[in-house]
Amino acid sequence: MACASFSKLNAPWSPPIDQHSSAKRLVSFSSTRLVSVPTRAKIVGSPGRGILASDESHATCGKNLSSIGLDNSETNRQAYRQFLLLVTYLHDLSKPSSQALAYLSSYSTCKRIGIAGASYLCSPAQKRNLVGKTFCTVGVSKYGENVAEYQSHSHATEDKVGVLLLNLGGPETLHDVQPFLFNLFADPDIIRLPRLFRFLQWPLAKLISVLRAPKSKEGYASIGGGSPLRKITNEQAHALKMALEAKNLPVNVYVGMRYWYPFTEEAVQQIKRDRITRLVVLPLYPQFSISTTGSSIRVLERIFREDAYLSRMPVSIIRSWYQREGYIKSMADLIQKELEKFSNPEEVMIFFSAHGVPVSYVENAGDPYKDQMEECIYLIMQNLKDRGVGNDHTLAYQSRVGPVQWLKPYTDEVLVELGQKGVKSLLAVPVSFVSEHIETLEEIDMEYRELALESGIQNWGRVPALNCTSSFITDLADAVLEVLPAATAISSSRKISDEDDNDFVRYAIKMFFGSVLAFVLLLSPKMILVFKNNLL
Ligand SMILES: C=CC1=C(C)c2cc3[nH]c(cc4nc(cc5[nH]c(cc1n2)c(C)c5CCC(=O)O)C(CCC(=O)O)=C4C)c(C)c3C=C
Ligand SMILES: [Fe+2]
Repeated sequence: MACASFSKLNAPWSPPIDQHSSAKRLVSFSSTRLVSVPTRAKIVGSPGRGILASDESHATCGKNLSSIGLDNSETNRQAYRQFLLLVTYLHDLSKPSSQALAYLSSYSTCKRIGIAGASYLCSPAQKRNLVGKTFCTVGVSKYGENVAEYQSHSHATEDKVGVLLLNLGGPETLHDVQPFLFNLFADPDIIRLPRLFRFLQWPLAKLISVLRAPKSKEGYASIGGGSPLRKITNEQAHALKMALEAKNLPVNVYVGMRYWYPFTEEAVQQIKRDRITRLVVLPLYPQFSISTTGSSIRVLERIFREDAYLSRMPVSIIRSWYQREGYIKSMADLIQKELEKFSNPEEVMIFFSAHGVPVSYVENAGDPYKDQMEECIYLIMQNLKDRGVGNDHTLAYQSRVGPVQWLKPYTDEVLVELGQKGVKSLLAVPVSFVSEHIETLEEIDMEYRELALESGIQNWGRVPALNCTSSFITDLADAVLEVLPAATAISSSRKISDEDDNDFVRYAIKMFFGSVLAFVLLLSPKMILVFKNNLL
């Protein structure tokens, strides 16, 4: 491998160029209201955890560097350590390096440097304290541990504030299923092809979506013929608007879905039409994954950079919020309430089931999803323990698709094992979603319940998704209030994406060769068998 120099990556990480007056020179950061100091201290002090990776050994640095294609040279190690100290979104101080790697891999790999730097990077004026809170020293408003109300500041009168909720989207009718699946599989953050094979993305998406559609349709048919995600997300948007207005902040709340209506692009056009002047982006995924929040943010960055009005708009992006006390408490409340429905609550196994991602996301691309999921479960269980609820618990991953390895253990396998081991009562907790959808209503409530009962588990319960639970919505409102003052423009004249298909000739060539290949693949009985075995 040619010697890659980390310094090549340094330029976009420099503190953002001041676009505005110094009073407005703010940088945004992820959700800042973290767990309490004692809880944080417990986490960083527990075995295998730590405060910063800036003191990582050469070997660990080398492993991390090589995962993003860089050599383990002294210069690269130094630059990497400096980088760890600079990136604001490393609010998970127990695993900073994996988050940094995710950041690097998903946004500024050697091939595609240049991100919404201004939105993610620290200015020299920022300092981080040891409980993982990033303070902005050039702010226009102050916010403490428990912000309850919007603090009026110099911008308040001119500002028209928007909140953009990001979600995945789901087919509303059975007719929508195949095109929805096409959109999903056409996303390079869902099927990550090597650059050389990117021209296959669309034909492959077509092939997989056609083959997968019958199975997906069955699932959607069993939950009433479509996904409830749009309706629930709209309700959450309305509830959030009310909660923010109650806290003295009038806002417009928008919903932008990644793979179905209302698409993110539509929401952004509406934001522009409404002349919003300050925006908070809030993905409805508590934990960050390249495949969910990462993918949606990538779309947003592209749209914003290409538009003069949007590229100047101050934006704050909340990249993950799984550690927020309000969210953790809301989850613990729901669990405690469901446990009480069992005749023997203390004997119930709490079974967290999270949506999986392919292992390569975590191991090669540095997706922080698994680390964040584990910390999230730890925090929920800590919260329950503090209330005297000390049940056994376990975490497994569901919803795998395709022939590659996904995060383990798999939900279906663990359920069978638990049944065989004699577990009699089990409470399933969907943990990566905040709304009911096909994976809770069909996969957990039908498939996994049946499997569990067949495996010897006698008492089955399931914690509902948070949906519009008021403590949860209030916490989201607080998250918005906290990051709002730090909004800053996603402005860059840089052409961001090497995947932009602006060039018609390139596009036509890609489509031609892609279609020929897809045709050949479709005619190959062996390929059909491989796909069928893994998708149907
Ligand atoms: C944290 C949440 C999610 C992660 C991570 C995620 C990754 C991921 N998903 C697929 C493939 C499919 N996902 C599908 C639907 C779907 N997935 C999520 C959430 C996460 N996905 C949601 C909220 C939904 C929508 C559900 C609805 O009600 O409509 C589907 C379609 C359903 C099906 O056929 O099973 C597929 C396929 C991959 C490949 C992936 C990571 C790479
Ligand atoms: Fe999914």
